[in-house]
Amino acid sequence: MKHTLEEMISQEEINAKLDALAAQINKDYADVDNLLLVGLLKGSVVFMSDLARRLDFDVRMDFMTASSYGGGTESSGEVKIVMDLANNIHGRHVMLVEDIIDTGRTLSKVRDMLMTRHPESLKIVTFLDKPSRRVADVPVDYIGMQIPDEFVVGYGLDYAERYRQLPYIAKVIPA
Ligand SMILES: O=P(O)(O)OC[C@H]1O[C@H](OP(=O)(O)OP(=O)(O)O)[C@H](O)[C@@H]1O
Ligand SMILES: Nc1nc2[nH]cnc2c(=O)[nH]1
Repeated sequence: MKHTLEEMISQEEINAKLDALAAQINKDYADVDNLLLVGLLKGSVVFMSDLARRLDFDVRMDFMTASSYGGGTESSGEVKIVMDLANNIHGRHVMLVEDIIDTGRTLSKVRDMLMTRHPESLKIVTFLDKPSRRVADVPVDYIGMQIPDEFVVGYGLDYAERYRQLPYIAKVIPA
């Protein structure tokens, strides 16, 4: 589809939100040892690396892949776990890291699955949240920014695998 991009969230705004999120997490986890950050590939990679470097305690990292978007802008509704974690999370403090929560289906499914493994704690952080699109209820502990119902790219988010590397977040405008 022919389209153009329009900047929605600048690099400076992203950095300010990251600082605020990290400050809150540093405070809340001051007494917690051994946090495991679990990134949902691929979108969360950029956010997770920026967030982790703002944390003032040691973290471990792991990744999983859950897929529901067929390469365009509409979710298929069905969430598949394509790649599972390398770590056993039983008894661990876990933080699920997402780039965006839209319908909530991905995180809801992943969260339910991880809870059956009995982590010591499980929290969720997302950089972007589109609350108006929510279908599945999922408790989100930390949110960088809420955005309206627009399809966005950049800062890890793709449109048919493009634009993940953009340092800012942009709206996709059909031409
Ligand atoms: O709340 P939902 O409606 O479930 O949508 C959010 C999910 O969609 C995107 O992932 P996608 O499946 O596009 O994979 P990607 O991370 O590789 O881009 C995004 O990274 C979230 O994981
Ligand atoms: N790239 C991208 N992926 C999404 N998955 C759910 N919502 C979005 C969005 O706005 N942009």
